[in-house]
Amino acid sequence: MLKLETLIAEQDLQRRIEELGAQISKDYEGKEIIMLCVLKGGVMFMTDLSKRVTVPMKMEFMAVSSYGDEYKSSGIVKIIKDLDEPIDGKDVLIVEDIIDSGRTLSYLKNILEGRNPNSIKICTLLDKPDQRVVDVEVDYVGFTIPDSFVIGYGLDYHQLYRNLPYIAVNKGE
Ligand SMILES: O=P(O)(O)OC[C@H]1O[C@H](OP(=O)(O)OP(=O)(O)O)[C@H](O)[C@@H]1O
Ligand code: HPA
Ligand SMILES: [Mg+2]
Repeated sequence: MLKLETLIAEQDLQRRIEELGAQISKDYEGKEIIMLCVLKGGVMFMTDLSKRVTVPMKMEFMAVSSYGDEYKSSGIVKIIKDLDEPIDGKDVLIVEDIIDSGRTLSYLKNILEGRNPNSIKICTLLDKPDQRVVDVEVDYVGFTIPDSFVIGYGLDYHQLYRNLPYIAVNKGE
């Protein structure tokens, strides 16, 4: 059984997302962005963040999975759904819920770089640096968190809890 404790409250999440949206809008002034949501975990963050971005933006979705239903990354990243359109010459902002080992994003960024975009940046809501196995350069971070398994706001445990409006940490077994 999971015993949940709030790590980041809904209000704090929303306040930080507003700040990130403002920063992104400033940094991309005069440009059009492709906001690329990494499914499924990135979905809540993508929807809230995109509402705070004021430059023209398109939404794209990719599904990659490395965790399955487990606590630990398998180390094997699979593309389950690819982009609908080419990204050559485009400014791509990858939107993720969490960087943990770094495997998912390093794999994804490598693949996308090969498709000749004008730029690729990464925006992650959560960064858990203690678990990093592969180095990834991250451009925007919502919160740096300690090394515990977190759920909510897109993040799951056995596919459950993604709908929590806050980030919780498991204090149970
Ligand atoms: O830095 P890493 O160790 O690679 O971990 C981070 C990734 O793992 C989770 O996705 P998961 O593969 O569990 O799929 P999901 O988004 O569908 O939950 C999370 O949403 C990130 O995409
Ligand atoms: N929680 C849920 N999913 C995850 C995590 C986590 O802490 N790290 C990577 N995927
Ligand atoms: Mg994910």
